[in-house]
Amino acid sequence: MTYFFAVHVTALSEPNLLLSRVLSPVLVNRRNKAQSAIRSFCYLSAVLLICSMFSHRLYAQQQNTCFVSHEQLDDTTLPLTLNQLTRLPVRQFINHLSVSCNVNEQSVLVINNNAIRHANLLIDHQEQQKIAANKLVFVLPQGQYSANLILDAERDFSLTLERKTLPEYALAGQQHNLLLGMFFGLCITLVFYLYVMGRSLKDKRFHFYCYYVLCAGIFFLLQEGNINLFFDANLTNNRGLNLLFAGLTVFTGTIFVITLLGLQRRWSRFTRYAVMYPAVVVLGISIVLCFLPRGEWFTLLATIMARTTMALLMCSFGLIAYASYVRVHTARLVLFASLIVCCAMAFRIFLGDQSPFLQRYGLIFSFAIESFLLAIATSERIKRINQEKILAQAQAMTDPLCEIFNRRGWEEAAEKILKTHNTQQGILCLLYIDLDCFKEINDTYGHKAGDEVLRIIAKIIRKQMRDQDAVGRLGGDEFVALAQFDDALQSESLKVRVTKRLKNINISTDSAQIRVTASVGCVVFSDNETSVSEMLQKADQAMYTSKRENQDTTLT
Ligand SMILES: Nc1nc2c(ncn2[C@@H]2O[C@H](COP(=O)(O)OP(=O)(O)OP(=O)(O)O)[C@@H](O)[C@H]2O)c(=O)[nH]1
Repeated sequence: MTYFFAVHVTALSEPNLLLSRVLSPVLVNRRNKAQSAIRSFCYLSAVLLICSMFSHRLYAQQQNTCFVSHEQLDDTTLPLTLNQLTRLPVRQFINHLSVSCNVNEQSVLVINNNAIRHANLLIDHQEQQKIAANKLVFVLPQGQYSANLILDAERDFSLTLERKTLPEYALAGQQHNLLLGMFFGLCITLVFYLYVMGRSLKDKRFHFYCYYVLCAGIFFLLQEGNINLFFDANLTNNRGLNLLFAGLTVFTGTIFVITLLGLQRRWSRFTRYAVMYPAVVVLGISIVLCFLPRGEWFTLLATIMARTTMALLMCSFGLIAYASYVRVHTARLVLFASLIVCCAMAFRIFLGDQSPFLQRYGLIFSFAIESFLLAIATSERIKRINQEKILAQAQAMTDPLCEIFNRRGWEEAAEKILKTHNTQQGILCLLYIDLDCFKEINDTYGHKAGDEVLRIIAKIIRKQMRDQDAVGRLGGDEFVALAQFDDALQSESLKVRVTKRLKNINISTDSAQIRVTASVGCVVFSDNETSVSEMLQKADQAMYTSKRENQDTTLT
């Protein structure tokens, strides 16, 4: 046909040129008109010639194509155009598709769906070998032939077929493996890094993160079929195994988010019934499906699992959104990370045809970004929680009035000093300070003034000691201070200094000038001591002796 078209155009253009030559001397006055007409004819001929060549190419392309049709379903003959997705409805169980090709080069047929249990391609009753790849891939030879594609489908669905040339298929395969290699590399790095951090910080949130990313990574590995390159495809294409890791991903992801944001403590009922229990149900079903043979029960349970997962995801999403609304720390980052994955899922379902690349890799990329953001959220949250813990511990060991150690805090600090003393030797100096007649101060000037006195006395004692010494208030008007020295002279000088400083002090409060005196008991320990409480007892006795001396002096 193309030939006929080309010859016709040439035949049309040549007589016109001839005619122009013959008539030109006779029709001189019409020369210009004729010339322009001839020129137009020439242009037209050239255009038609180009068109004929183009139509020849189009025709050749039509020749170089394959068609697929479903033998059991009418009106399903569809072209298998190179690099274009062809969707064909298939029924549950065995489907016979006929593929007719007239192609001038080898190509591959990629079957892009994992709901196929088995597939065979027969050309002239000879079974074609599958290519070891992450999908079902058959080589379509060069030439004109008809082939039978036999598919065993798990359920009714729309099958996606794609025909590619061998070089294109090889390039796409390498790109795919490189991208997924990068993805798995990122997952493994994050898992190892956070696991090590979790071990050193002894925090289970890091471990839950690792389980989640690990399960999701294995799930994607099975889904994408890269594992088929190393293991038997029948083993790794196992749908039960896929579903088991899907269930594990949902379960570990849910537990991770709940623990990270502390949702079970804030909204315990809703978290338990709407999120935690459904996650356990999903995990349970996935374990059952891993061992259940294919059939009606399998399909029913898989549907229940899918619906429960959907409901669970919606509830979790709502909970995270509410947590970020009430400003739970890092909830916004978790929400943003989840939103990215949700967008990728929506894109895959509704707009997948817009960009085959994003349809293919969007979910994987979004999960990579999500795991990175969640790693940041986890470390940020743990940093905040540790800071709060340190603050709470400090508060539990501090006397709120005097801002020095309380009894518990002082005993802990004293134990540490005692331990150092027992290993390094030296002198321990323990001061036991009790205010004289403090009850009278309270009674005379009021509790507020009494508080002020206690605060100032604590400041004075703290000032006389070094940073490494333990200063505390045991309760009421009793203070203690423990210091470690190299020799006895230093401890003696401390005792003298403190006793002198706490004798007849004039304290000005908001309401009055108060005269305060304290009795100081000092004990020095040079040998190894067994306990802080024994040391305290001795210091207490020394303080009483000092108090009695003070009282006697006052009386005389
Ligand atoms: N303002 C104030 N008073 C306190 C506080 N804790 C205890 N007290 C009072 O301190 C007083 C201590 O009384 P005592 O143990 O008899 O001591 P004292 O009056 O100094 O008698 P001596 O120790 O024998 O000299 C009691 O009246 C307590 O109510 C406090 O935090 N603030």
